Amino acid sequence: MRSVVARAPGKINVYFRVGPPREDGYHSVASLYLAVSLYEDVAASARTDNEITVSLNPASTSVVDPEDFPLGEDNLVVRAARLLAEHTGHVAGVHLDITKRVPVAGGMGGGSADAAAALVACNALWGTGLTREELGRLGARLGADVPFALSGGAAVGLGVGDELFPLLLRGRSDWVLVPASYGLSTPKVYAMLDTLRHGVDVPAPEEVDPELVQALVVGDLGRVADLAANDLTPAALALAPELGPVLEMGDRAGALAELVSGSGPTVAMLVRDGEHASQLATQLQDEAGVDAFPVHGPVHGARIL
Ligand SMILES: C[C@@](CO)(OP(=O)(O)O)[C@H](O)COP(=O)(O)OP(=O)(O)OC[C@H]1O[C@@H](n2ccc(N)nc2=O)[C@H](O)[C@@H]1O
Ligand SMILES: Nc1ncnc2c1ncn2[C@@H]1O[C@H](COP(=O)(O)OP(=O)(O)O)[C@@H](O)[C@H]1O
Repeated sequence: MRSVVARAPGKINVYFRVGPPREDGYHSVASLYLAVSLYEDVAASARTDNEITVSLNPASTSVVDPEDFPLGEDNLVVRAARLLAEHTGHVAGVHLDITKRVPVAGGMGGGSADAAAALVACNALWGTGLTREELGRLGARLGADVPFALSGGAAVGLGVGDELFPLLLRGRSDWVLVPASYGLSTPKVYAMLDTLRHGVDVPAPEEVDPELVQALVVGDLGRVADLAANDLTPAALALAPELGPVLEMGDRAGALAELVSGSGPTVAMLVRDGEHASQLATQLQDEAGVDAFPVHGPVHGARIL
């Protein structure tokens, strides 16, 4: 096999509770992840030398400024390929070409999706034969959200978000995404949350609200809208106050709920169905002049195309 393409989804956090900082700098979380229909593709091609190289496909320019995108050793796809090679003892090079659609530093786990796609693509290209579970354990060493980008679907995430409990949903939910023209750094948003909470005792979260889990499983969108929550919202708003009007815009335009996705700044608006999603996205574009587009979830995790 000379070349293979893997695809992995972005995510939104329908619910996200954050505990106090731990000694390793991470926070314990309780996350309700939903993989949505916005995908990253990673094409892996065999190299005859032992180099691991990366490029950004020109089709990505609508979501990423090539000048701002790291194309060296710190790119998550390079780190993923190197980790797989080291773990398996495989000796061979690979070129990885990324087609990005998920906003960079947008709170939608685009980098994690790239890492997950790179693990799946290299595992197939090199014939290293790791199971999904083994890839998940390796992925957790690259980032807290990488195991979920591998599994996809919907899941409760505990620990730092990497201990997954998959959920089988009976139907899909539809969302309108409003991406921002700027990014927010995940560590800075967590640090801002700690600052805002200074002097306040916060327990480590132990579960996702079971009523919300049940509502999402059966597709009770009204209850999902009532119970959806994200502890990182005040921190994202403190760093990017312009998010406030975007959230209000969704409310005024009739979304069922508006959420900052993860650490932001992408806003996810829950809607009734696919038709409502198209209508709301058009309305936000026409009346407010913002970029807005429909997605739905759950969708599959990282897989070969
Ligand atoms: C906030 C969330 C919600 O799903 O997603 P994004 O908004 O980034 O997409 C995640 O917790 C982000 O996960 P991910 O982006 O994989 O984080 P990592 O690369 O592992 O960590 C980046 C940094 O975020 C902070 N971090 C991350 C996860 C966590 N449970 N506690 C943390 O404090 C740490 O400062 C860490 O150094
Ligand atoms: N393949 C990659 N795709 C996206 N970001 C990457 C990648 N490799 C490294 N990064 C770095 O990770 C940072 C955050 O990544 P991203 O996953 O897009 O955001 P978020 O954590 O908000 O979901 C970016 O600012 C970028 O510098």
